[in-house]
Amino acid sequence: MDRIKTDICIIGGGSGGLSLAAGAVQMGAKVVLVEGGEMGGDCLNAGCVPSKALIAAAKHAHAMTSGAPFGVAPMQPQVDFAAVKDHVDRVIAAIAPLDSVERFTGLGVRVVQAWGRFISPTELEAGGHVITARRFVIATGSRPFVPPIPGVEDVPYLTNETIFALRDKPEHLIIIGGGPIGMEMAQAHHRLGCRVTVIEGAKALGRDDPEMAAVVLARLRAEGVQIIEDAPVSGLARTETGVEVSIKDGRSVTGSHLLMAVGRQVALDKLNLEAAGVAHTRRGVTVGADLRSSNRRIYAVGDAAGGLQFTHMAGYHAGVAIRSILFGLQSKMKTSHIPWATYTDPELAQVGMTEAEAKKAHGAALTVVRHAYHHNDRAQAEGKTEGLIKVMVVKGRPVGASIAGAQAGELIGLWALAISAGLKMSAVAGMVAPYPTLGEVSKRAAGAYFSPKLFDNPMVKRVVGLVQRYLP
Ligand SMILES: Cc1cc2nc3c(=O)[nH]c(=O)nc-3n(C[C@H](O)[C@H](O)[C@H](O)COP(=O)(O)OP(=O)(O)OC[C@H]3O[C@@H](n4cnc5c(N)ncnc54)[C@H](O)[C@@H]3O)c2cc1C
Ligand SMILES: NC(=O)c1ccc[n+]([C@@H]2O[C@H](COP(=O)([O-])OP(=O)(O)OC[C@H]3O[C@@H](n4cnc5c(N)ncnc54)[C@H](O)[C@@H]3O)[C@@H](O)[C@H]2O)c1
Repeated sequence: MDRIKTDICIIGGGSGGLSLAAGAVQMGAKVVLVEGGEMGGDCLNAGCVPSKALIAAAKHAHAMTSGAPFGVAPMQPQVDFAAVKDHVDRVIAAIAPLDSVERFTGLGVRVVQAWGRFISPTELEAGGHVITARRFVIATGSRPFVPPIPGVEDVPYLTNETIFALRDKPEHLIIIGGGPIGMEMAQAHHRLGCRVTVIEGAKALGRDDPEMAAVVLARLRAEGVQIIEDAPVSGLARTETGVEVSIKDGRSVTGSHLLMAVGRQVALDKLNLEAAGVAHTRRGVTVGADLRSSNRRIYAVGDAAGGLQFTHMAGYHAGVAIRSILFGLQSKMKTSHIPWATYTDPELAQVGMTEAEAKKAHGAALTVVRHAYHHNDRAQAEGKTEGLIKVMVVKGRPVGASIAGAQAGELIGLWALAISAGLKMSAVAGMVAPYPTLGEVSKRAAGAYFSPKLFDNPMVKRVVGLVQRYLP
């Protein structure tokens, strides 16, 4: 076994590991990156990228059936499911060079293509090398969680790791789990011509504000996706044509294909963390706000760190860890300004506190302002009038924003900035937004915070009256 000595050894070449590797090597550190699977990790190969590519294809199909209100005769789209998958593969292939071994080697990173395993608190074994590093970073991500439902070992099922490779259109796709994976996949597959049933143990899109989630669920149901809530799955059985899913209350659903979308399991099993003295739980490596583990030389970022599981969170973690690893600076992460979006149509987006969280934290000091999409001229022109924005305000500053509606994932960025920069509502109200854009909903929501103070205020009316009397 040869020995490699380096400044930083990163285990996992997904969103978190690659951001860290690229940043650290370009700032002068010696970096070894250990990746046992595919460069780019989940996001590129089995997550964000293929799912958004599939959603894009589904939007094209949907557009062909929904033009009637615009005077465009609807027609049944002819979906070539295998060609849709070619599109998904092309999108992955277009992005893959950015995450490739060649690119990272070119940047100066030594890439070891093997699974890494700690053999001591300061050494990692990978592909016949023993790597010693001043700092290690665990960026091993997560895998689909498959719950031990009775019968699971006897039925064929798909996960996010296999569904994008499916080239024959499922006749009836049953999805267990109504989280973001479940709902994005449900709408996309339905629009591409599959019958879809979602079986959710609690409430679909249950991590989001229920009022906002309801906007999305109503649309999915109207399009024809069957969503069964409060329905924990109690058993699975193989049938002649597919699978039967039993629900605790005695109901059952039969379909041709089954997708498991019931959450994630962190990928720590190959790492032999005990040898490194790294404490961990089922949720991930135990880290502080500085992302350091119980072994102070070992950090964890991204899904492996056990918090919010998003690509942009992994990238943010990478930045926090780099400040500490490269410059020895105190560096802490927070989550209050991290947005997320679910890319259904309409989209669902959140940053900071939901209304319920803000009420609990701030009580009577909280003001909630709202603006409905149907008051927005662009939304009217586009026929995208479903939805609303809600902003939670304390002492003139936003502490949370929720958006359900067209482009919610794009619109939430403004509120992520406002919260992270500590901007006041007056900054957003004073912004001039181009007309007519959906972005005006943000300005209007901010305006709604001030309108009672301005328009329903007798003092303001008295002052205006007085000034008008004396102005020449
Ligand atoms: C279907 C789906 C859709 C998603 N959509 C979005 C979205 O739209 N937006 C968003 O922000 N997030 C989305 N996510 C979440 C996002 O993909 C993850 O949060 C993100 O990929 C986490 O990045 P990471 O670097 O922590 O881990 P990963 O990207 O999972 O990378 C970890 C890497 O580590 C490697 N590895 C594991 N163990 C070892 C070992 N012992 N040795 C060497 N290598 C190892 C793995 O092979 C993998 O390549 C989605 C996820 C799924 C499943
Ligand atoms: N747009 C995005 O950013 C995006 C998209 C997809 C995934 N992701 C990330 O991936 C993570 C995982 O997504 P997910 O949707 O798999 O997980 P999730 O944990 O968000 O949702 C899983 C759902 O499955 C339900 N469930 C669990 N066991 C069940 C059972 N036995 N029967 C019926 N229902 C059951 C849960 O109640 C829950 O609602 C997300 O939390 C998110 O961080 C992000």
